[in-house]
Amino acid sequence: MTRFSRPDVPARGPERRGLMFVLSSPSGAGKTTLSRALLAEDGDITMSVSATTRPPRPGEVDGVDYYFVSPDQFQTMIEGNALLEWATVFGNRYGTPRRPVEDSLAAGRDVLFDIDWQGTQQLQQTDAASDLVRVFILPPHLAELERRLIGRNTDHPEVIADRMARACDEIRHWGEYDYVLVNDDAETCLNEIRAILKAERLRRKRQLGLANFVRGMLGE
Ligand SMILES: Nc1ncnc2c1ncn2[C@@H]1O[C@H](COP(=O)(O)OP(=O)(O)OP(=O)(O)O)[C@@H](O)[C@H]1O
Ligand SMILES: Nc1nc2c(ncn2[C@@H]2O[C@H](COP(=O)(O)O)[C@@H](O)[C@H]2O)c(=O)[nH]1
Repeated sequence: MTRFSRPDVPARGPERRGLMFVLSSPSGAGKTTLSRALLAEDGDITMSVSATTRPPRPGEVDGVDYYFVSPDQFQTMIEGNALLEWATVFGNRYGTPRRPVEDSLAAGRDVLFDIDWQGTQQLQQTDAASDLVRVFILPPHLAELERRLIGRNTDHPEVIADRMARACDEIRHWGEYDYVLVNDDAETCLNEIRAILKAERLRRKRQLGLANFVRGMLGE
């Protein structure tokens, strides 16, 4: 046996701190589509289910896609400090329930957010800012964004017109994000998201037991 073959290194690597993985984009660029694909294949990340005063779209399920609440219920959540962040988007209120996120992070699980730039700015102001990874998704061009909103077939023409009218203002926040991706081909974009997530999980600051792991390896 050489000094390098001693069984003093644990088989598993050290524990990791959970991260908050944010996807933002103008409406229709593909956040929901990409999120669903990521969640379906990655058991280490869980979706933050937002509360909203927006009415459900056909097929949306309460507690899965959103918690659909009344304006009064939303106000009670704000006043009870039950939301980690919240914002008014397209005339409706949206917010992130605090408790599930804090519980997941404490348990070392990653959390995926589909929120706008206002919410992302608020997360940046919290104590958990160092756990935040911000990704902005761009459409290949505005005509394609409109085509996707129409093709989704979930919103009235006036709602689509409103979302298109606000798309440029949202896109102007791209510089506040750590990563900016163009969602032209969805599989390519998903691959880029996988790569970001993998690298961010490996950051030294997130590997909580690294110092002990190395000390053990060196017999110190
Ligand atoms: N890369 C892509 N190529 C073509 N179509 C796409 C692509 N990504 C998403 N789509 C389609 O575009 C439409 C809008 O996508 P999605 O609902 O995921 O957008 P979103 O960013 O979550 O929108 P919102 O902010 O309104 O929730 C959907 O019909 C989806 O299938
Ligand atoms: N700040 C927050 N923004 C949110 C939250 N949940 C969703 N959103 C954003 O709202 C728009 C519209 O969503 P839609 O489902 O009505 O199309 C979109 O940009 C979402 O990212 C939230 O909790 N906080």
